[in-house]
Amino acid sequence: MSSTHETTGVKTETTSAEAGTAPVFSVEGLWKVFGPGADRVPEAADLAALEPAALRERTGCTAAVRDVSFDVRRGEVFVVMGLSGSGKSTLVRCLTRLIEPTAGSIAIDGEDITAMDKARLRELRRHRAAMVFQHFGLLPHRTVLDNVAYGLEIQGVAKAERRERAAAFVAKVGLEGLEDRRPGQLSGGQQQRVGLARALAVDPEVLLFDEPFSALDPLIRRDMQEEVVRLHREEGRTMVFITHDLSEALRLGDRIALMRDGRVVQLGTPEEIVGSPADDYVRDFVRDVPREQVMTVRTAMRPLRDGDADSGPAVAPGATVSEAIEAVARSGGPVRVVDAGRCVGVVDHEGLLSVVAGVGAGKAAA
Ligand SMILES: Nc1ncnc2c1ncn2[C@@H]1O[C@H](COP(=O)(O)OP(=O)(O)OP(=O)(O)O)[C@@H](O)[C@H]1O
Repeated sequence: MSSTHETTGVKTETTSAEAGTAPVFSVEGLWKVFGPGADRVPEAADLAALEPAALRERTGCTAAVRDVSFDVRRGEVFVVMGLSGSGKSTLVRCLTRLIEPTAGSIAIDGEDITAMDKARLRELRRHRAAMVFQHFGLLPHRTVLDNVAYGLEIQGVAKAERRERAAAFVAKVGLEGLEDRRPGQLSGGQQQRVGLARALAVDPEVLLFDEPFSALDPLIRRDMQEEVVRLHREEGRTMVFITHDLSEALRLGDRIALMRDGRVVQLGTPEEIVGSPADDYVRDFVRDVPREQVMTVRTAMRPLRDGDADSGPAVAPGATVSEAIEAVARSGGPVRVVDAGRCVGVVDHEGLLSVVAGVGAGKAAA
């Protein structure tokens, strides 16, 4: 455990996206409508406003993605979360036009994706935005090493170089020694690692994950989540991650887009979604989340007052409430909040309890 003068909880600071850089993906007014005469739905205000069941009844169409706008920032893990059928897969497939959007604009690094020709799209999917699927799509007759090298082979990288690069990524995902096995001789978790190594080997600007871990058992799933967090920390690669699992979203996401019936009902950090749900639907969704593990000291702290200690134990603003509870319990009194060597506030029993109880969260920091 840390000494009393050490600042705890700096880890959350390192995963946040770089501020101020241009977004990787920019999505504006995106629609995907399936069914007859789909094109007319986004254009006709009366149809666009219909709820899913009414739209289906009137037109036979399903609006899987309805007027969605967001940016994916460079270096962030952007999670798309929602229940089954909410439109997650359709939305993410539209990003590289694996599914053709019905309306709206999508750009990568400012380049209009809707205007790309076939060759440019192929290049986008191979080099810039690689997808890791739930069913890993491994080639059964190839070895682990050759599966990982496959993406490089498609890119036309020479054999010796691609084997060397593939071996490095096999090691990176913890599969050293298994290079010569075939997918059938691996567990589900190991196969998923091969899929991950294959996507990483082509060094894409963005990794898109479509529910990659939902077929894995809970312990292996947890392992893979940690693997993603580790890779993200090491490489800072931009990731878009689809999941229907709230705890997975909270664990991985820098920001989460929560979808319902094709719309994004809230887009925010895990702390914003849990601490300030946008509506009753979101509130209900996050009701059972252990708040102390998601909310941070930033929400729980109060300003400095006369008489507060100017030395002693400290926590970082990004430390979880759970970490701060431990620090306050150990010290027996309020603990300073220190950011870059400067004391920015204090956390005490009252502020921490308010956040855990879900009353007055945010007020304490005002
Ligand atoms: N090709 C298609 N034709 C018609 N409707 C479709 C098609 N693909 C998806 N849909 C519908 O669009 C909606 C969104 O589907 P989508 O697969 O994007 O949801 P999801 O959130 O990814 O669900 P899941 O978690 O079950 O994969 C659903 O109502 C689905 O039935």
